[in-house]
Amino acid sequence: APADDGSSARCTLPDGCPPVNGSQWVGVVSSGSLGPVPSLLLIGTRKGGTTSLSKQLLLHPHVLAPNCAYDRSEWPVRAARTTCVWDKEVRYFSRGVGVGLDFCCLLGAVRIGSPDYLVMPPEKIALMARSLPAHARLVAMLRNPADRFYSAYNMGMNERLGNPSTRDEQAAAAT
Ligand SMILES: Nc1ncnc2c1ncn2[C@@H]1O[C@H](COP(=O)(O)OS(=O)(=O)O)[C@@H](OP(=O)(O)O)[C@H]1O
Repeated sequence: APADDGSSARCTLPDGCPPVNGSQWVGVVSSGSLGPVPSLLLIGTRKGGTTSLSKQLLLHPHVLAPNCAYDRSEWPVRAARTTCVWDKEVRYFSRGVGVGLDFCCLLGAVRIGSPDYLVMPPEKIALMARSLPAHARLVAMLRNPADRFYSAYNMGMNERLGNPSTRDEQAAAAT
């Protein structure tokens, strides 16, 4: 977990973490003395279109996805189910601190997409502020509230009924 003094922004990648090419992406990717740090965070909103934005950002060769290939057998059940479940939603600051998710490994990513960062309590926001470099950029994808709510309602109902909830899942189920 990142130290409270913010020095975590200077940690180096441990073995097994994805390499960082050291390139600049719109001036927000740091390399060199600070070490690679997550500098582009997709923070929201849920059902706001973050998946499509994330996919489009990842088409850029200098944007890397987080590495979520962790052995989580020792993690608390809730954290294992909800933290870094796929490479868009890491949720490190909202749910992953202290569970064994290696912040330094995530530094291999320049992007952490986690819609629930938009609604975190103040202490978690403070931890994120201390841990990230000053040049980090937070991207909040907003959407017409009624459309967003209806989309979230549909997802919730589909989950409750055991139906595929995303268009990707629906397409996979239809094949
Ligand atoms: N550019 C743009 N503008 C507005 N809305 C968009 C956009 N791209 C995707 N979408 C719609 O966003 C819904 C999925 O949002 P998310 O990917 O954020 O969902 S999730 O929170 O990660 O589950 C999903 O909404 P619904 O289809 O209504 O469920 C997508 O169709």
